[in-house]
Amino acid sequence: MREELRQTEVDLGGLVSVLAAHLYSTPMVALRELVQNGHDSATRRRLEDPAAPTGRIIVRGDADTTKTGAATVSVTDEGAGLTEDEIHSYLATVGTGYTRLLRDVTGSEDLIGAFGLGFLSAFAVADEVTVHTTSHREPGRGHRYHSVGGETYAVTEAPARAPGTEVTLRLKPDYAHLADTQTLREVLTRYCALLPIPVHVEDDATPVNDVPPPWRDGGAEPMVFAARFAQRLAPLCAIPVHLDGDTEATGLLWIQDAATYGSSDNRDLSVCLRGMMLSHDARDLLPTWAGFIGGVIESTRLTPTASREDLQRDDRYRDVQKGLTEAIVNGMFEIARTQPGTWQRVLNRHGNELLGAALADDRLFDLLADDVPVPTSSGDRLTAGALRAAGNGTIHIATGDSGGFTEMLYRAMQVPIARGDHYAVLPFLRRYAVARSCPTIELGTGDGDKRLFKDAEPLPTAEQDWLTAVLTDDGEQLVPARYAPAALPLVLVPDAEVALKRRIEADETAARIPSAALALARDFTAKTDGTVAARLYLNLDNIAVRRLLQAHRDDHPGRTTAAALLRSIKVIMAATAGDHRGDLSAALVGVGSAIERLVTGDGA
Ligand SMILES: Nc1ncnc2c1ncn2[C@@H]1O[C@H](COP(=O)(O)OP(=O)(O)OP(=O)(O)O)[C@@H](O)[C@H]1O
Repeated sequence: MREELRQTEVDLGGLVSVLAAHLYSTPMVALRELVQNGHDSATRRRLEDPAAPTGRIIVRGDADTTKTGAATVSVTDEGAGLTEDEIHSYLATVGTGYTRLLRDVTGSEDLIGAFGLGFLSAFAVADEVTVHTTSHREPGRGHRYHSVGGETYAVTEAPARAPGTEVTLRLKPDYAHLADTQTLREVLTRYCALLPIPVHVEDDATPVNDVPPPWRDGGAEPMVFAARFAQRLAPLCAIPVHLDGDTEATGLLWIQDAATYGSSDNRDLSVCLRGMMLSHDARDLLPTWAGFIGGVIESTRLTPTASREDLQRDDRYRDVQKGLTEAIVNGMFEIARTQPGTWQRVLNRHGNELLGAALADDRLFDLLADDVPVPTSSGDRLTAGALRAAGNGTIHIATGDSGGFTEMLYRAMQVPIARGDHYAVLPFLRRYAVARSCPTIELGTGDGDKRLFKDAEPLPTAEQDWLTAVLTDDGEQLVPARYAPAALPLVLVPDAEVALKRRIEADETAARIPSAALALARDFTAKTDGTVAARLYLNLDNIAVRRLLQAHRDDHPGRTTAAALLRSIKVIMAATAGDHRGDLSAALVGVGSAIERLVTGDGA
């Protein structure tokens, strides 16, 4: 039986709503497509008539809805225009465009359009589209294309205009904001930054793209261009990109100046193709540690997705990824070498992220190890080397939330302590210690504590038991020790592993931990039985402690009062450090009653 061939029908209305709702991430894309068409048309005109002026593109917004009942945006170009036949064959035929034919014939790399689809995106934001056009081949004739919804259209004769085209969108109410002049300036400054043809908003004398990219002939200074392009976070210094090989990526990256806020991942990369913005959020092309990098690159080798807002994750994409990582690393070396003042600012601004960067890349570790500042109890400006010098050759690191006690100890010792609980600090310092063969003390781990609090000779059991009874609270283990400064009678150090175990258990109950992570976390904390939540290091070099012990040995009647006073001091110190295991009000009352007893003679 013969098959009956039938024409596949296209539900254009459906297609437009798919474009509007699903294909494009932002309605701004419609503007991009129209500006791109204006650019292509100007290129076409110059190909067909080399004597033609460069021309320009003007974008106007009219947010006043009282005149026509809707906000409007228009895009006007001085390009080749369209004859009536061309309107039917190219503008109104989905999937076909003159632009691609022209590129195939001329080989011109300046033409952007390829799919014959972009114009359709106008209907994603507008319910009505009107086009006035005069072809440079028929200067005396004008045509008006008009369509409501895009499914049907009409073409009529209209007064001739200067060669070129004006497309006017009657915006749907949801997209009326596109007509706002300031919005247009902001969006087009980014979208058109690399376009060679001047793009003006309204009657602005200066085009939005008056700062040409530095990598082109006659381009602007890199920092001038970066300052114009980086709208959110100002640039601090620039890194040029010229990737060799297959990727042919060129562009400019910059280190952002602003201290980071919110998330520290401020990677911000735009990718352009033949001058037109393809993706303004291509951050995945930058290494994850580069949260302080902004930039724009262009490459004819990256493949856009259908929406032309993103890139195919193909081999070229991965090559560009690798190339950009190299460019950033080399660029950072270059800045450190040639602009020491700027480099210092980079280190101060992005110290935290750079610690992570140093861990991710060996060369960056070498570059940064001695210069990057580490957050410490004495501020955020000390390098690992300075920490080491201040610690008499040892780097002291707080590993968890051991908090105020630790800090107090270090303040008393006048040793700055690195905040090992901050991003990347602990692994960075561990690695630094190995690379520079220097000892570290990680406070809050049994091992670290042992090195800090020198074991004292064990006390007789009776004394140990008595001190435990009068000084410790639940979960605390009394450890006789000797440490500087001698003026500090006791230090309570929570066990970092137990603290972690508690947090994990709390998170587990609250179902905040995925089960895979939980298994790992359990492995990690398995070695701790959780019975010793904190160690109370009693300083046998301290005069008050020595006298207390003596009082116990002598059966002095004031020993219990003295011990209670010391215990209250411990609880109060712990409470100021955020450790609320002891009973603070009881401790405060305890101080009062101890003094009461001492002065009335009851305690002695
Ligand atoms: N402003 C304009 N001036 C002259 N011709 C135009 C203009 N806008 C569109 N055209 C014609 O209509 C065709 C279709 O445009 P459309 O935007 O749909 O696709 P395209 O630009 O060819 O490709 P792409 O989908 O990749 O943008 C173009 O190829 C061009 O021939």
